[in-house]
Amino acid sequence: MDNRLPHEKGFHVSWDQLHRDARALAWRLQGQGPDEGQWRAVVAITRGGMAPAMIVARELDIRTVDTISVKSYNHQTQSAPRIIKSPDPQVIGDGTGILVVDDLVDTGRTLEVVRGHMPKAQIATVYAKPQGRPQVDTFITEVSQDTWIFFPWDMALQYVKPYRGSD
Ligand SMILES: O=P(O)(O)OC[C@H]1O[C@H](OP(=O)(O)OP(=O)(O)O)[C@H](O)[C@@H]1O
Ligand SMILES: Nc1nc2[nH]cnc2c(=O)[nH]1
Ligand SMILES: [Mg+2]
Repeated sequence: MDNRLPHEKGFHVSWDQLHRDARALAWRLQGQGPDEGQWRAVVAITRGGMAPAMIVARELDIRTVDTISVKSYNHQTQSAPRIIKSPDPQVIGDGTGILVVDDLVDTGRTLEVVRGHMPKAQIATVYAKPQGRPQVDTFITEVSQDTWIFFPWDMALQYVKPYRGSD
């Protein structure tokens, strides 16, 4: 399966904005864990989930952080997702007490695979699109389905021509 997704709009996220939004996610998640409000571990979905997972783990004082790697996109082209690296099964079990963090949910296919792997985990993303919302338990900001989110690690500062030029 290979399909190119139609994206009319761009939503450009700076490091500062990502930091604020990931902190807001941590704030919302505070006290929601099963064991006296605390999770046993954070699992970041690589690669995009790593920066938000670090910020959430820092804010919620969770020291055990593992990763799951699900590959499905090559730039904006999506194919069937597959797990290419699993977290330590002794840490995650069936997902009870585990907080999974990703940068965004779009179609929800990545999270579907992750849920299959740890059905009892709580799943949180910073950003969400409508199609993927049913797959995520907690998120901060929703953008429309036809928006492509650009993260700071995919961008660079560059010169922009003024609206009114002298040439
Ligand atoms: O809801 P979905 O349609 O499955 O898409 C969401 C996933 O797509 C992006 O990851 P990507 O596969 O591009 O890998 P990356 O995190 O390594 O950039 C994003 O970071 C999510 O993990
Ligand atoms: N960077 C980025 N990756 C994605 N993967 C699926 N949707 C998106 C998106 O909107 N932005
Ligand atoms: Mg990702």
